[in-house]
Amino acid sequence: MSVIVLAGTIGAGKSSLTALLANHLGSQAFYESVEENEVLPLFYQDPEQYAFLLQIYFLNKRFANIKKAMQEDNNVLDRSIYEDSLLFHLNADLGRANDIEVSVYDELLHNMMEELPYAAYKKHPDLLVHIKVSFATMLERIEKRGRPYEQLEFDPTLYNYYKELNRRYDSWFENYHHSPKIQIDGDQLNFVENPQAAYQVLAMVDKKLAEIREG
Ligand SMILES: Nc1ncnc2c1ncn2[C@@H]1O[C@H](COP(=O)(O)OP(=O)(O)O)[C@@H](O)[C@H]1O
Ligand SMILES: Nc1nc2c(ncn2[C@H]2C[C@H](O)[C@@H](COP(=O)(O)O)O2)c(=O)[nH]1
Repeated sequence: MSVIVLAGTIGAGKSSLTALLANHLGSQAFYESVEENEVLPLFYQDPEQYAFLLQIYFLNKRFANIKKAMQEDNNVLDRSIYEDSLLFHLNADLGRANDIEVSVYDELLHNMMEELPYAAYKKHPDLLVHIKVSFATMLERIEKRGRPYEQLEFDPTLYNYYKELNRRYDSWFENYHHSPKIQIDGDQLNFVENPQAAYQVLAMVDKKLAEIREG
């Protein structure tokens, strides 16, 4: 049973590549809970008040998705559970969660990971595909997608939040060792509008999956 997970900062192209990859592999795509997420707009309005609640919301949804995705081969998950932790710790460092909330979250995450139904032989994805984008591309894509509460006009302090998040992703990816991993250059490869770029990205993933299967 193989599970592939997409990673990358906000607007990197995870949802777009999740769709492309699941279609290519003939498997199911599992998306983040965004449109129906009633906490997300509240978080962007008042991060101090809602950072912890949003984190618990995402943890719950992410865990449910992981359990479903693990039931069939080659399913694709839009963002890893490890990145939620990265996002939460950034928010905590910005004073939006206190030490008790951080330790409750960290322990809950650990306990939930232990309880994954297939945890006896597999606790982690089979492949992590990280889409790396520059800060400029990140801002462009967030604007292009146009979720109102994510726009810099909505809250100019988001500029520094996004900049720091994008910076932290580099060391996060370097230090990620839970599974095999590959990195896609999301600045150069326009896999959304350019079929050749899409073909190139899918070929990279196929090659890595074949290597993993050969052991
Ligand atoms: N490689 C790419 N080249 C050009 N546009 C892209 C690329 N990846 C994503 N986009 C566009 O950027 C926006 C954000 O993409 P999305 O897949 O929603 O990102 P994420 O799920 O990582 O937040 C969308 O408008 C999408 O069409
Ligand atoms: N504070 C947190 N925000 C999170 C987390 N997971 C996702 N998100 C936010 C970031 C975006 O505004 C939105 C969807 O993310 P995309 O990268 O798919 O655009 O949700 C989290 O764990 N904590």
